[in-house]
Amino acid sequence: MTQNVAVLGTGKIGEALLSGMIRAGWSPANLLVTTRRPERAEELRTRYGVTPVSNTEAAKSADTLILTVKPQDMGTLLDELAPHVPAERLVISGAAGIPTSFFEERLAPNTPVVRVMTNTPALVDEAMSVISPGSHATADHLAHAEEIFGGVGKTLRVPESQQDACTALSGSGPAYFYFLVEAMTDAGILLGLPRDKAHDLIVQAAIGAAVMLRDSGEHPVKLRENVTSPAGTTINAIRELENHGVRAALIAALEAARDRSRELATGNG
Ligand SMILES: NC(=O)C1=CN([C@@H]2O[C@H](COP(=O)(O)OP(=O)(O)OC[C@H]3O[C@@H](n4cnc5c(N)ncnc54)[C@H](O)[C@@H]3O)[C@@H](O)[C@H]2O)C=CC1
Ligand SMILES: O=C(O)[C@@H]1CCC=N1
Repeated sequence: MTQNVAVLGTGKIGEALLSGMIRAGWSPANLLVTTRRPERAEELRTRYGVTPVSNTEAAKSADTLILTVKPQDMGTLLDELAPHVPAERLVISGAAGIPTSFFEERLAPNTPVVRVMTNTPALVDEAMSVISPGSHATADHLAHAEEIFGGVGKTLRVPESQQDACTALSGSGPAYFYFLVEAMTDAGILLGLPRDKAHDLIVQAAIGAAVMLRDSGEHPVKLRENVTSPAGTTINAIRELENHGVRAALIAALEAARDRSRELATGNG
């Protein structure tokens, strides 16, 4: 049986997922979207051939609902949806912080809920999506969530207690790498390189390093040691990174992201 899937609150992450599902072979005829603004709905219809509907229509007619509004908007969305979601509908939340119990308390008894934290590389089919079941989600529900998110990258099942940490690592993770590229490009300017050349050099270094991290089977320490020649250039840079507490800064940064995810748990954060 063909399943209809609705993406409710199709912003950046919702669109990234939607585009990936179509690349993975989902028919736009089976995909519904909801938006706040009518112009945005038309944009999505034109771009992907999907059908914009209201939130209540989506709740009534889609087999799976994927909720991709901001955590702060989730309570309002659920108030609108709750009277219309039949108990057997699978509800997938893509929001940071909000636990599956938040949905279970507001939807019909026994509604299956799955919590997923994905990331923006879904746009290039390189997402990392971390998946946890709520109290009423079965193996089939998890498999269905994996089928959807597996189309845009890798998936990993984790206990829900690890979701806030995963949000800090892989959900927000791409932003840290973009920040590093931006900072290193500035360093290239300081060293006298034109900005476009500095950007290209750092991006290719990042891609090369990422592929080696994924494919070489080597530990990151070994890979870094292979770059670090005795009395060479790299060790001078590493000493500065250590002097400036970059390792401690990264640990503190990810801890702060994890803490913010916890704060968002009520949907009012
Ligand atoms: N941006 C990212 O890298 C990631 C975001 N997320 C999660 O995805 C969710 C969305 O984040 P973004 O896509 O960045 O935000 P966004 O602001 O681009 O998208 C949210 C969309 O929901 C719409 N919306 C809000 N209330 C609505 C309602 N009642 N009915 C219909 N549409 C409604 C907004 O108009 C907006 O277009 C958040 O919960 C966030 O925690 C998860 C992983 C990564
Ligand atoms: O910054 C945020 O709250 C969202 C969740 C993970 C990535 N972006």
